[in-house]
Amino acid sequence: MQSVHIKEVILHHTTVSLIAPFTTSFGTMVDKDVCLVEVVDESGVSGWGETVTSNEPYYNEETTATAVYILKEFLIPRLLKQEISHPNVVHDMLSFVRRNNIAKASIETAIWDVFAKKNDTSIAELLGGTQTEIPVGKSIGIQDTPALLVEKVRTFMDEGFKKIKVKIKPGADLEYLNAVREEFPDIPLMADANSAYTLNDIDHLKKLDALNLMMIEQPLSHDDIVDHRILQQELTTPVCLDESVHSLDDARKAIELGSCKVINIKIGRVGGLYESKRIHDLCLEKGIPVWCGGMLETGIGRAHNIQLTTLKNFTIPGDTAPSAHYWKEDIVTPEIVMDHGIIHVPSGDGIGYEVDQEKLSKVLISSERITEVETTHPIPSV
Ligand SMILES: O=C(O)CCC(=O)C1=CC=C[C@@H](O)[C@@H]1C(=O)O
Ligand SMILES: [Mg+2]
Repeated sequence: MQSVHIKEVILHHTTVSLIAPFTTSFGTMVDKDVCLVEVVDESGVSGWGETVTSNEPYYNEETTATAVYILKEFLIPRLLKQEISHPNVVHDMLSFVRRNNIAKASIETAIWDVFAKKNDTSIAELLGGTQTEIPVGKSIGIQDTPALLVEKVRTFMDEGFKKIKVKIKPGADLEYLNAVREEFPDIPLMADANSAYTLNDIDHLKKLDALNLMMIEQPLSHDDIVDHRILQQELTTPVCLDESVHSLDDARKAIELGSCKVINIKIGRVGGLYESKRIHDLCLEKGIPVWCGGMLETGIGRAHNIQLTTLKNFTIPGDTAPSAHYWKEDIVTPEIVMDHGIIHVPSGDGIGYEVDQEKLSKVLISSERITEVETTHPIPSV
């Protein structure tokens, strides 16, 4: 296969507005700055990635501003003008930088895209993905009342979604979930706590077991694996880890300890597609089902999620709702749509969607073209 030789990287700084506020246990998001990373190969072929951070460091330690800084000062200087034989090598090339996984993923995924396009194939093909239809779930933020949540669930079930994820926090959990269950006793339902609880809440969380949830996502601290083991031993509801799993090693430790029975794989959180596939493959080997979480991405990040979800152990619908559920106008063409709860995997090369320059221009603040290494920091060359 043809290598990638990065001639330049263009950082497209944008600000996008969700069509509705999205509330979790750590805050509410409406607008967010997104840096779209365009990697241009010597041949002129471009690949695209995006920073899936938000403007505040409330999900993990990164923000869009920190991701841009790490990209400009460390990651781009390491990759510019380099011969990249396969996107799989980028993970190790960037390992000299600690964590900062969303920054790393924003350029690693762009390299997967440009490499796939240069070799006339899709990212799904390169990863070994076989699924051609992706069942879709819907993530619903915390609502003002249980009745409002019930109506949101009704709307989305009527649209055909295959899974409903409800954000919860203390004071907005059992009453809300019970209201949903009373109205919809059998729908595939899960809850995401975004680390809103502690082991002091075990007796309260055990009440979730009466609700027949698919899973409870990230109930405890964002960087914990040990306490989740203690909680999982007390619950019949499967624990799903999101924020706690930053790498293949974290996934291995969580599985070995019995800290979870499901893992939410997010390309940004684990540093890219290479690590996502490694975690997927470990979970397949250990009998742990996975699904693809969302980070309120634009169509570029959403397209990468779809490519990843073609892998066989993605057996649970992900948070990959169509573009229209997030943006008045998405920046990819065609927009990502759903057909009776299914997204059909596109047949095109790379991410399978094109970036619409005219739509991009409407959210673009500025673009930075980086053609030379400009950092003052020492950057390893091997
Ligand atoms: O993109 C989607 O639809 C899922 C959004 C979502 O649930 C989340 C986005 C970003 C961080 C978190 O708040 C939350 C999650 O934990 O999955
Ligand atoms: Mg989550």
